[in-house]
Amino acid sequence: MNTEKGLLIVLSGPSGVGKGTVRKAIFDDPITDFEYSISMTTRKMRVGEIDGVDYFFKSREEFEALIEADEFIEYAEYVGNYYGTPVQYVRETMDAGKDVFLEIEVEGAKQVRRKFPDALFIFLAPPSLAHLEERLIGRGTESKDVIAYRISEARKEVEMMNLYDYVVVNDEVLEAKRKIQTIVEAEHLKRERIEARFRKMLLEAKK
Ligand SMILES: Nc1nc2c(ncn2[C@@H]2O[C@H](COP(=O)(O)OP(=O)(O)O)[C@@H](O)[C@H]2O)c(=O)[nH]1
Ligand SMILES: Nc1ncnc2c1ncn2[C@@H]1O[C@H](COP(=O)(O)OP(=O)(O)O)[C@@H](O)[C@H]1O
Repeated sequence: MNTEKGLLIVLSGPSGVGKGTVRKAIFDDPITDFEYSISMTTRKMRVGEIDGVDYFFKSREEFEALIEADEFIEYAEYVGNYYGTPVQYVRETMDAGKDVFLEIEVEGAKQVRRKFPDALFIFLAPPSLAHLEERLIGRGTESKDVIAYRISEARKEVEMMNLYDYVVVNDEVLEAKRKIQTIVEAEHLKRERIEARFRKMLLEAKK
């Protein structure tokens, strides 16, 4: 275990659960000192989104060339569009000792689990599926068909909750934010304790 390297934090959960909202609350809080990894996507830019801030927006051809070049830690096709985490920023930031935060859907999170077994996996769950549908309708960014598809995907995704280290229910945004911050803090303390114990044992073994 190397506590000098930053921690990789993965926040996942069904679409519409509030990942983006909670992530924004986390990064709006000045006490947060982890870095957000901006994803790439082939989805169309929504009103108010900025290229290079919300996502790096790419064509399918560009995205597929980057897959070929092994430039992603993980990627997934979700509701007809690609989404992926560029590898370089994550590696450089973790190597510099800073924590990196990913907000990704569950298929991508599974791939990260395989590549970074040491990462911290947090599942954001809705208080209920009815809440989830309400939030997707309320956001008003998708058609009825897309919402129905996302709800059917969410049913399957919620079953994957037990593969995560923690489940945080997104009832109140600020409460969910606070819980995630506490989990990350606790994880650092745990890793430092394990490393200290390991060092002590090494010293003893040398005697
Ligand atoms: N696998 C993966 N999923 C991502 C990535 N970036 C965003 N997503 C997820 O893709 C899904 C769709 O995102 P988006 O189109 O922005 O819609 P919204 O999250 O429902 O507002 C969400 O579940 C995001 O968390 C990524 O880099 N990799
Ligand atoms: N705790 C919450 N209570 C009520 N509404 C919420 C909460 N968190 C998010 N929302 C709303 O739910 C909708 C979906 O949230 P969003 O962050 O876009 O989800 P995701 O990124 O997981 O797809 C948005 O309209 C958002 O304002």
